Amino acid sequence: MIDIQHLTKRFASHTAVDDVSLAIGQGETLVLLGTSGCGKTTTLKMINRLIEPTSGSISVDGIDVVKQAGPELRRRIGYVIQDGGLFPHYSVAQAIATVPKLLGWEPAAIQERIHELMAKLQLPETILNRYPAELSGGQRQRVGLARALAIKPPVVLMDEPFGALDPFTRRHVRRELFGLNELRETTVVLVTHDVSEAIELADRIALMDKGRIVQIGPPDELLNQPANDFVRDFLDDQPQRISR
Ligand SMILES: Nc1ncnc2c1ncn2[C@@H]1O[C@H](COP(=O)(O)OP(=O)(O)OP(=O)(O)O)[C@@H](O)[C@H]1O
Repeated sequence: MIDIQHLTKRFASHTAVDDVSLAIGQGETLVLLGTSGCGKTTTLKMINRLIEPTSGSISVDGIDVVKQAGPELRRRIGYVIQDGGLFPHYSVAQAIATVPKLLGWEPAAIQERIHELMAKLQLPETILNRYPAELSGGQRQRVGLARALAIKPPVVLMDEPFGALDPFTRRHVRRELFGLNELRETTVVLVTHDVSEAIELADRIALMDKGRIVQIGPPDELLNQPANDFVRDFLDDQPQRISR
């Protein structure tokens, strides 16, 4: 579904993404995991052309992304960021309707899809006319996802989608969302630095360090057969008391 070949991004003399190659299958959830600054977000943003690569290639569904206009590509690829990424002056209903409207859907079809998504994401219809500032963090997150899923895109990119939530709400919202049939059929690339989130959600984890993929595989493989000490230490995030 997504094929990344020798992808490199340099910002001046700094190499943020360094010769990354990976293939992501249809319906797969691939988690890009790693410390702050290791190049996860830069990799993600090159898939929907918010950032242009220095070299290398990315194809989505067999088509090179550089052969597609950025705005058109971004309409077809869902994108969810921390705290939902909602426009403050768009109501919930307007936010979810944005891309279907751009694609010329009939108003009745848009309304039907809005109601369907509200039900699926367990959002009360009473918030349809509210603005993001009038929602809870968990609701904003779900509305952000509803907006990203509105046209049933084959691919959804998520950048720390639960990062703004407290640990309890975070677990709850992510279990709810990833339990949706709709998301199961979608190819998801998710960026996080949260090890338990990666283990819980990923079909495969790509653990990154300094712009490179250190190990890629199913969570069990990284846990049981870490390629090196970095992988072992990174995944060993059990809380430990500091002795004094
Ligand atoms: N526009 C930019 N100009 C210069 N350097 C940049 C730019 N964007 C990112 N970088 C640098 O590239 C590196 C990778 O950044 P990136 O945002 O991809 O990391 P990340 O793994 O997503 O980190 P985080 O989890 O903190 O978001 C960092 O060192 C960052 O400072």
